[in-house]
Amino acid sequence: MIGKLNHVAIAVPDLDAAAAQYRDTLGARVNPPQDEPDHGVTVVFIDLPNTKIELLHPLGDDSPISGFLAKNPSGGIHHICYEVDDILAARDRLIASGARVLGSGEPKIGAHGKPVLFLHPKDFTGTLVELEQV
Ligand SMILES: CC[C@@H](C(=O)O)C(=O)SCCNC(=O)CCNC(=O)[C@H](O)C(C)(C)COP(=O)(O)OP(=O)(O)OC[C@H]1O[C@@H](n2cnc3c(N)ncnc32)[C@H](O)[C@@H]1OP(=O)(O)O
Ligand SMILES: [Co+2]
Repeated sequence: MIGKLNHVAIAVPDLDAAAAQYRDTLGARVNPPQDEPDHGVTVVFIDLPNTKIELLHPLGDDSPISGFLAKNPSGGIHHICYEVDDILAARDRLIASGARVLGSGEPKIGAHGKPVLFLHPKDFTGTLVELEQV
């Protein structure tokens, strides 16, 4: 059901510092910051030859990543995103298998303009999983 690894997301306490480290120290291609108010985050995407890194920083008072950063003040890997062809079919199959889909259960439009859903980390070996329909 899952396809390519679309991105690995890293929550960071200082977005500018993290972006500069990927650009200047690691020599990666770093895109400009994007505010995603519907998701409560600001993101910076980093293009790698085989996938992307998504740097995440809280946006607004009710960010879903605030608790994670409080527990991991230096930052850390927050989620992985897999591509799927049909997000509603994937969701329904996952719910039938007992997995918890976060939020309303309806896909939201993600940072790439495509529908996304999140699956509870406790149902996937302690890893928050994002699905993106491509
Ligand atoms: C930009 C758009 C989009 C894209 O296109 O790429 C994005 O990526 S948006 C990214 C941000 N959005 C989300 O993360 C949405 C889904 N997340 C959530 O709904 C919440 O963050 C959460 C996963 C339900 C966690 O909520 P929180 O309030 O922080 O924690 P809880 O106390 O409810 O946590 C329960 C339990 O789970 C552990 N946990 C929390 N976050 C993670 C994580 N990222 N990875 C692994 N484990 C996580 C937390 O530690 C708790 O465990 P215990 O302490 O053992 O109870
Ligand atoms: Co993401």
